[in-house]
Amino acid sequence: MSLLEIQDVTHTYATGSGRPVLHDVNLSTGEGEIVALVGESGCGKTTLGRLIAGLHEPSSGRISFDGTDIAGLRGNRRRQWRRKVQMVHQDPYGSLNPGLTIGSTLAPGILQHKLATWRTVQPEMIKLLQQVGLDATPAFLQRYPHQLSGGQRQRVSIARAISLQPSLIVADEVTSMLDVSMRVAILDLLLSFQRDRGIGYVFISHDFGVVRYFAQGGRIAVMFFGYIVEEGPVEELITSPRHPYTHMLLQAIPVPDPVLVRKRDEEGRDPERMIGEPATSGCVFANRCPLVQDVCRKQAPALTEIGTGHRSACHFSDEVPPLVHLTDDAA
Ligand SMILES: Nc1ncnc2c1ncn2[C@@H]1O[C@H](COP(=O)(O)OP(=O)(O)OP(=O)(O)O)[C@@H](O)[C@H]1O
Repeated sequence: MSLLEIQDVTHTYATGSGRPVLHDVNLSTGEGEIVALVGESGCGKTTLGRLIAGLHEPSSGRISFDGTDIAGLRGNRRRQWRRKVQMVHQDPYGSLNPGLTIGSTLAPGILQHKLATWRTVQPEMIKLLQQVGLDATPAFLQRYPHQLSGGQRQRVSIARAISLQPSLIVADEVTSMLDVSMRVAILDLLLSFQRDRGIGYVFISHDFGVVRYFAQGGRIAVMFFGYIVEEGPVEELITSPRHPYTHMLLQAIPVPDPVLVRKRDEEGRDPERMIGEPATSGCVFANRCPLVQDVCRKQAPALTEIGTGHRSACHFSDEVPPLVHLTDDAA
C-alpha cells in the first residue's frame, strides 16, 4: 500500500486568477521513498507540497495517507497525520519566528504531541541539535534565529520537522537559499534520516542536478503549468526523457563545452520555445512543443505508462530524441 496517494487533485486558489493551478494530479509514494517534483517557477510544485502537508485543502480530488482519506480525519487521528507529514521550507528565516529562541521553536510541537514531558524536553532538544549537526548545548537553545547562519537556521527547521518523528517530509527547495558549500551537507543530512529512520521525501526543486543527487533510486514527477507531464525512475527519466518538456529542461542545463552547445543548437534547441503561454485546449505544452502536430491542439494526451513505472503525457513520446550531451558522438 502507498504511504501517500494523490488522486485526481485539482486546486484553485480563492484569491488567485480563478484558474486551477493544479489539474487532475495523480501521484503516489511508498514508505521511505523519495519522489521529486521538478518544473519551472509557478508550475504548482509548492502548492502540491502544501496540499500534501495539509496546509491547504484541494478544491477537488482525494489525498490519502496510510490508506485513509485525510479529508475525513478528525480529532486524534487528524493530529497523528499532521505530525507524520512535515514540511521544510525554502527560506528558513521566513519559516522560523524571529521572536522565539531555538528552544521555544522546538519545544511546543514535542510537548503538544507528548513526545517528551516538561522534564525531558530539554535533553530531547539537545539530542535533536546533535542529530542535525548543531552545537548540542543548552546555550544554543537560548539563541535567536538572527544569531544563526543560513545553514544553521535550515538545520533548526530540519530539527523541528524530525522532532515530530514524521514518516514523510515535504522538502521545498531546501537548499536554494544556501551557499553552494552548504548544500550537499544539508542534502546528506536529510538522506541520513531516510537511511536511518525510513523517512520518505517529497522533494521539490527546479534543479535537476540537485534532484539527481538527492533522489537517486527514487522517482521524479515533472510538472508543467499544474499538470504532471512525465513521471519515472530518476536515472531513466534524466537520461532518456520521454516528454518534450523534460527533454527541453534537461537540454537547457548549461554545459561548459562550446562544441556541445553548438551541437545542441544545430539539433534544434530553440530558446524561443523556452517561453510561451500554456495552451488552453488540447495538450498544455503544445505552444512550446517542437514535436507539435494537429492532434496535440485538439486532444489532451493522458499520462500513459510507457515503461515500467514510467509515464508520459505526450502523443509522440516515442519521437522524443536522445539528449545531445549524453550521446556518444557528442563526446
Ligand atoms: N496563496 C496563493 N494565492 C493565489 N495564488 C497563488 C498562491 N500561491 C501560489 N499561487 C499561484 O499558484 C501558481 C503555482 O504557484 P506555486 O508556488 O505552487 O508554484 P511553484 O512551482 O512552487 O513555483 P516557485 O518555484 O516559484 O515557488 C502560481 O501561478 C502562483 O502565482
